[in-house]
Amino acid sequence: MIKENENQVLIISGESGAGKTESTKLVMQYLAAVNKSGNNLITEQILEANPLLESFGNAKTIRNDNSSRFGKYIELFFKNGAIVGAKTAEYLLEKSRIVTQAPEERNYHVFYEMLEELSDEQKAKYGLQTAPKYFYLNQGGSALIRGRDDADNYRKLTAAMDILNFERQEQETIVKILASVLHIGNMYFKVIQVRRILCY
Ligand SMILES: Nc1ncnc2c1ncn2[C@@H]1O[C@H](COP(=O)(O)OP(=O)(O)OP(=O)(O)O)[C@@H](O)[C@H]1O
Repeated sequence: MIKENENQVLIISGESGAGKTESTKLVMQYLAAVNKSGNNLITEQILEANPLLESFGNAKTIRNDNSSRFGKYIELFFKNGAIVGAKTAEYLLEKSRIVTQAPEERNYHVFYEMLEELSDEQKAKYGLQTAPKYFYLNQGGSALIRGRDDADNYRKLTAAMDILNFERQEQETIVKILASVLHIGNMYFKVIQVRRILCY
């Protein structure tokens, strides 16, 4: 890129579980590591976008415990060979997973991570319970993933949000929205018959 002064593109493709997500992380880590002359905060922010995207866009499937349920197009911008910024576009997020999951699969990681890490006090504030209590989280019958620490990943998510300059209030709003989704999933509607008697 520096020698030819031309843009370059890397296409990482393969079936689910092939290693695209892990390879992308390695490529990004490599580019950040060799970017000695660049701005450290920018490279840190670029790397920290990853835990954020994974919590909200990855889930356990029968093929991959950390399957990306969306496509990513990442642009890295260089000036004189140093990274000066990045832009990530996501597309085709599997939205149906929010309301339904196949056996042995999970909803997006963020819900389980939040319920594992929030204090009892915070959970009480939003009326939250444990993952198996929620219809949107218990359909797959697989709330825990062996070898995956949901609580620790929630701490990494909030650390990433801090580095990416999410205000405390914005983070709180995100928790409220996630809690609302879980509560909506536990609402049941009953069909009742009403006989109307009209009196004239
Ligand atoms: N370079 C690697 N080193 C070690 N383990 C790896 C590597 N690449 C992949 N794996 C293992 O394979 C699993 C699946 O990899 P990954 O999540 O990157 O697949 P993917 O192609 O992105 O799948 P999906 O399309 O479902 O998102 C990882 O969780 C990890 O266990």
